[in-house]
Amino acid sequence: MAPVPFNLTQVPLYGTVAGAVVFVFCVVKVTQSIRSTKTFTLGPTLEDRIADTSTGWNFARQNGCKAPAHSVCHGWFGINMIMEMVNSNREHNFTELIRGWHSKYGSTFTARMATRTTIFTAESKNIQTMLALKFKDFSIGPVRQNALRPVFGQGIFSVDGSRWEHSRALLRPNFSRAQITNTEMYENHVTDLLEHVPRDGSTVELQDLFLRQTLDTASEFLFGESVHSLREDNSAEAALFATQFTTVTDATAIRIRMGPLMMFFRNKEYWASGAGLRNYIDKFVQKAIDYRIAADSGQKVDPKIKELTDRQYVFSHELAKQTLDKTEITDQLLSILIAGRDTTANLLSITFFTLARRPDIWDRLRAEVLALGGRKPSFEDLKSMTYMSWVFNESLRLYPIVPFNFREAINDTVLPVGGGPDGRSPVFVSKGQQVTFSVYTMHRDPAVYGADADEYRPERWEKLRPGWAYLPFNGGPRICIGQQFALTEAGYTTVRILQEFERIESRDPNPWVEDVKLTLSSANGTQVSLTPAQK
Ligand code: HEM
Repeated sequence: MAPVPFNLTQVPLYGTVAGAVVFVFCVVKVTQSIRSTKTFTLGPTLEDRIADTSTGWNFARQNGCKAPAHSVCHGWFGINMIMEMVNSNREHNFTELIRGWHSKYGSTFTARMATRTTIFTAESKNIQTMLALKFKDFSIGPVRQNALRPVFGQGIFSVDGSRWEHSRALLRPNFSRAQITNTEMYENHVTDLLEHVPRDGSTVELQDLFLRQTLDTASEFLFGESVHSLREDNSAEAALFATQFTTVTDATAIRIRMGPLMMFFRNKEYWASGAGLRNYIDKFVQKAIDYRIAADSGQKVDPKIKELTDRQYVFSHELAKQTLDKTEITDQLLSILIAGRDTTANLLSITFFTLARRPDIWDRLRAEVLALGGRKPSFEDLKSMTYMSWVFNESLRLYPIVPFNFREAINDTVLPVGGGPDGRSPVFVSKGQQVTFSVYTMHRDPAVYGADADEYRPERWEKLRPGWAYLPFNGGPRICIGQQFALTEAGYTTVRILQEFERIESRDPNPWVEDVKLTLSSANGTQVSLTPAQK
């Protein structure tokens, strides 16, 4: 078995024992706190505590902090609020539930969530403060770290502080323009995708095809060998990798949602799939390390690998130039895969979901594509396609792939707005407090996007410059490292499909139904029919 951060097979046993201990602890604590708050109030309000000179809240006072206008608690200890979230996820209206809370309680409010009081915000100034201006005051928090760590180890997506700085410095150069703008990298996999699209007008589900395509492209970029999940003749091992990847992604989303109750997570398939993924990657990582050791010491190198790495950029081999730590390379490769695979596929499926219902947008986009005269697009071609960039902007605005996110305060700190009855005063965030931010709500704010904020209208991007009120890729030091990669792959795929097909029709009578796991996607996929272009 590949080396993993710790022995996965032992985790259920430790988990059970630890779970039992924590369960008993929780029952005692909850019982105590229910007894101590017989009337089920929230205790002293933030205003009371700020005004109370004996509590040492000088910091909040000095910064002019005021409590948000609404501090809410649905049911005992906010249990109802947690249940509303769980149910809305099942009922496919999670994004609108949170948006509804914001329209009822304001852009910033606090909410009791079991043992904690969480700040909810959809204010661009607060989000900018957390992600950039006071970056060092916030971490991704233990929930995300613990949810990811068993499979993704110390990869960039699950670490904070100096470990994150190290990961970012290691990975950043690999996403430079030269590495990801070679559009040939995308062509083989788009060709495989096109083979699956029927030419007789029958229905095709594009979302699944996009997921397979982005896995195939990413695996080739990362390991030097594609999983080829779009090909019938792919190896059983590679097919298993694709299935295991989906199992781990979905289970990781559940683990994040369980938060402090994560230790009760029981899913044998998750642990087995996590070990399987690392095992699969192991051979590529070992090859890269062996090759690097041989090359650096002037020994004979594997000619096939030499030919491959001379011809194309292979991430695992580039990482091996910087570290020979097998666990670290595996952690980073898997982390990039989880960050980059579903995200790009979902952008494509959401865009085609919309195009199938909006012939006006399809026609304008296709006119831009046809101006290429049928040639396969270069990176420069893609960059020059203004209307396509507006279409992607609009897809990512209305359906941000990461609709919510959260950070945890490392120190006592302050967010600039959201406090007081008018919401203009700063808000105090205590050390350890979680701040949840809704990019989805912010992206639909009529104050920024106008009265038609809910409408899909690419043309709005002709003049719109929303700054921090538009954050599909996050901002600040942890901004998405793969943004250019994603937009190049999505653009290339879109152009090639529009070159091959002249018309698209929706074959799904339902309106948009969301599915929020780690990312936002369409619950019913993207069912369409495509009419081949006359050549
Ligand atoms: C439409 C496609 C994509 C969207 C919307 C997207 C969005 C995001 C967002 C919102 C974050 C910040 C997460 C956080 O800090 O909490 C992020 C981080 C990240 N993304 Fe993307 N992403 C996309 C595609 C990709 C691709 C294709 C790759 C790689 C091939 C990638 C690699 C990463 C990595 C490594 C991080 C972590 C950066 C760090 O923590 O420093 N992403 N992405």
